[in-house]
Amino acid sequence: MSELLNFNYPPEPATDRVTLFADVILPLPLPKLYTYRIPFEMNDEVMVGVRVIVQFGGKRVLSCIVADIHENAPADYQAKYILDVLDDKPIVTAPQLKLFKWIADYYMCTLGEVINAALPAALKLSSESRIQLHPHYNPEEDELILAAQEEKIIFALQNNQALTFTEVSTLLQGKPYHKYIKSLIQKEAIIIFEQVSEKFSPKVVKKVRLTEHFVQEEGMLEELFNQLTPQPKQLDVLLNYLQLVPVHQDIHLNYKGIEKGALVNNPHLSASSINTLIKKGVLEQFDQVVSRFPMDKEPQQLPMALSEHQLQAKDEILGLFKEKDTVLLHGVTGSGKTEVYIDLIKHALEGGGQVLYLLPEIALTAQIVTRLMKVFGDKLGVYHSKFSDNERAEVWQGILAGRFQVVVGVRSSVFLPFHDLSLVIIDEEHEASYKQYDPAPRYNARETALVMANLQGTKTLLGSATPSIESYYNCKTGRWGLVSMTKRFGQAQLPEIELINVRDEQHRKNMHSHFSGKLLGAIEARLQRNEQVILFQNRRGYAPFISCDECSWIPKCKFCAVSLSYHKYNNELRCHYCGYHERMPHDCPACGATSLKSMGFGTEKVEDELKLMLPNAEVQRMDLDTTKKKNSYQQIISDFESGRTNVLVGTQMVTKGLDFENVSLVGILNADTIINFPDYRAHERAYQLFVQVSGRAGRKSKPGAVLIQTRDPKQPIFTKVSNNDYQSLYDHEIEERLRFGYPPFTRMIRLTVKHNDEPTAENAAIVLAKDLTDRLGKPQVLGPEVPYIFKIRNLFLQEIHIKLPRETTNLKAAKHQVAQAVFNLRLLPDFKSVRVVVDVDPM
Ligand SMILES: Nc1ncnc2c1ncn2[C@@H]1O[C@H](COP(=O)(O)OP(=O)(O)OP(=O)(O)O)[C@@H](O)[C@H]1O
Ligand SMILES: [Zn+2]
Repeated sequence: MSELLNFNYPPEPATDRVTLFADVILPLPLPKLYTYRIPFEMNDEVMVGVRVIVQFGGKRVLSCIVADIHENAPADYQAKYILDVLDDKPIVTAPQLKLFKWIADYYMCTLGEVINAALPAALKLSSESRIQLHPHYNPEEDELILAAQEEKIIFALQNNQALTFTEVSTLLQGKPYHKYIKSLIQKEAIIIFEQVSEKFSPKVVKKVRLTEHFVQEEGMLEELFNQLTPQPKQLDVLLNYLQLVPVHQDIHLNYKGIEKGALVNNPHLSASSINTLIKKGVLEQFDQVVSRFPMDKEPQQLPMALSEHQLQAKDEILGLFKEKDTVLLHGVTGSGKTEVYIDLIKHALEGGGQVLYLLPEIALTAQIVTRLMKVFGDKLGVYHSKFSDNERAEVWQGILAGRFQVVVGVRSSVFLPFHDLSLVIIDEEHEASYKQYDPAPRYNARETALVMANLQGTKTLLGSATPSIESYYNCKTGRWGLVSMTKRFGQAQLPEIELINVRDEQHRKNMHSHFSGKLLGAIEARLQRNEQVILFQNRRGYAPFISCDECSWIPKCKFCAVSLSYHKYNNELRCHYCGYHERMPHDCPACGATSLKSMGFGTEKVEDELKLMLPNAEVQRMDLDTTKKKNSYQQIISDFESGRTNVLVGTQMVTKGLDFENVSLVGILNADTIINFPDYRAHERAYQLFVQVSGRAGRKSKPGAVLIQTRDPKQPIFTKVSNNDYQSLYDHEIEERLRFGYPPFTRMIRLTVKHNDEPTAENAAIVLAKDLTDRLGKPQVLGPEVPYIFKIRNLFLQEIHIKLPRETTNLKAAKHQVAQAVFNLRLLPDFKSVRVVVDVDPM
């Protein structure tokens, strides 16, 4: 692309033209926007939302987004010129810019961080440092004293226009090269520049067609046949082409040609004859840019006819939309919420505009996309992180161009360039995975989507079988509308839930490793009836830790305060926080005994043991470790759908939204770790998880059963789960939240102070907490506290929680105080290198 050597841009200003400035968002965590001057001849090209290239700092060249255009020169610095404009139309829309600003303000991060997260990598530009000869330096004439290595570089530059640093390194056979580059710059023999290159590459296919005159001119084709008769292999190619592209029926067909691969991959044709025909000019080869997504895909079927309950729910939703912007659909698992969404999407599209359908997890997209694709064909776009950069850029561009009208996506699809939304659907709205933990922006896609809908004046429908306490509260207070579906679709019933007391079973010697006899028997019975089973365990890997039987040694991560998990398939110990891994030792490094034992169990062990206990069952596992490849989710799900596998073992990935008609048993192997989690949301989470995973059983004609293994069956949560009693969960939780001052009655901000020196982290946290208390008042600030996992990636952690009463706090002012306190902390000499992570509405 453009090589930008001349940074001293200013063309002489023509007096009668307006001097314009552009505020740009650089893809860097900078607190402010930077202002650049627009060269006159670019006045018409620079628009809000286009990408421009600017020089930033020393010699860095970056692409950035224009956020504003005005006539005010910056007061405290001389504005540099914009170097180039990359787009002829905005790639970021005006409503998007508004939303990005809201995200930056609300989640207390910079616009640069938002842009960085928002733009698919393929729409960002990369710049790579290169060197070239100084324009005023002539190696033939100017006499400079150069070291041998410097001469080598200059010689290479005389033959090549420019060299990357990597190339210089190769040239000097890997020796350190920076000092030579520095010295050559000082001697004014070379300059550094940045080459900016665009990464998005359209997908191109090689095609062939008959050269025009064989088709256009009378008799040419017959003559060609005669000519080729002595070369039967070439004649075969021609005949094959004509079979695929019957130009004798319609000469216009030739123009489109066919993919070259269609001929080359035909085993009956000779590849060299194809190439000979191209060389002779009989066939013509050309490139065509194609979409990475199927085009011309007509909808295959009409949406399903809604049942009476579904129709009623739909009418209620549309009725409530007349008064309210937001409605929550609370429908039990399997009540057919998805079909209601599909109907509403159709309805929304008829009025024009775009629809966003948010899902919390990629695992869920596979099934939903299939369902939606049938109804909406190629109007449907899909957006998630298992897509390549180029595919994501294509979805982005496709939305701008109006090609995709319905987009199904996970969290990051709230960043897409919608400009004409007519409906937003947030499925499984209670899911914590809508929240991004790291890095900034630490946003919640549910809240962000609600704000987006609001900015575009459109309606939002949230749906869940187990709504979040906050959302249900919004309905109770009348802010949102509420619609309920209490029955499963058709004849299906909610499953029977039974608790298994693991303590008792152990007593009776009725536990086979981690399986109770009852659970094993139930699985076997299902397999005999050719039905399917889902088993849920909340940990991946083989075992959460190992321990020496003799000396009780437990291997820990070198960088984090956690034990290493054992993964059997590659015989590794692995940290689930930082990724550190090492080989599983043969004997105990502490005492030398050969008695290392795995403790606890994860999904890998469940899968392993089940295969031993039930050798005839086909068992598959779905967790982070088995879904790394692009299509692995789809593969696992379709294997299970088709009945190739009988048992699906998994982490929370198997718990939500999935729809398998043949599953009649769900087993929860260890309910206790989920309930006893130290967090004010633990109860709510446990309820949601148990009800959701149970909800996978008995969704169609087969009655479903759920077996929950626990050491403490008296926990009140189990009664609520068994009775599907959301109301009593809500009543209990909302009272606790009110009593202890948790959301929705307060808003929370969590500050995590990080440093590699433990006392420094502790002292910084004390100083910060004191300053925050002075600014916000004592009851608002909790901590500092050492979190449960006190060290991650070699950084010691301290947490401060801020609780801001929802009704009385001026949120903006409070956040400003928090930002000031963090800023001031870093000014103190002792705490310069302390990191403070601010998380608004932590989950
Ligand atoms: N109108 C309909 N006609 C035929 N089948 C339907 C209809 N509505 C729903 N179903 C079927 O009922 C099953 C459950 O529906 P769906 O998956 O939409 O439930 P859901 O409410 O989204 O459940 P969950 O909360 O568990 O995700 C699906 O297999 C679906 O195909
Ligand atoms: Zn670690």
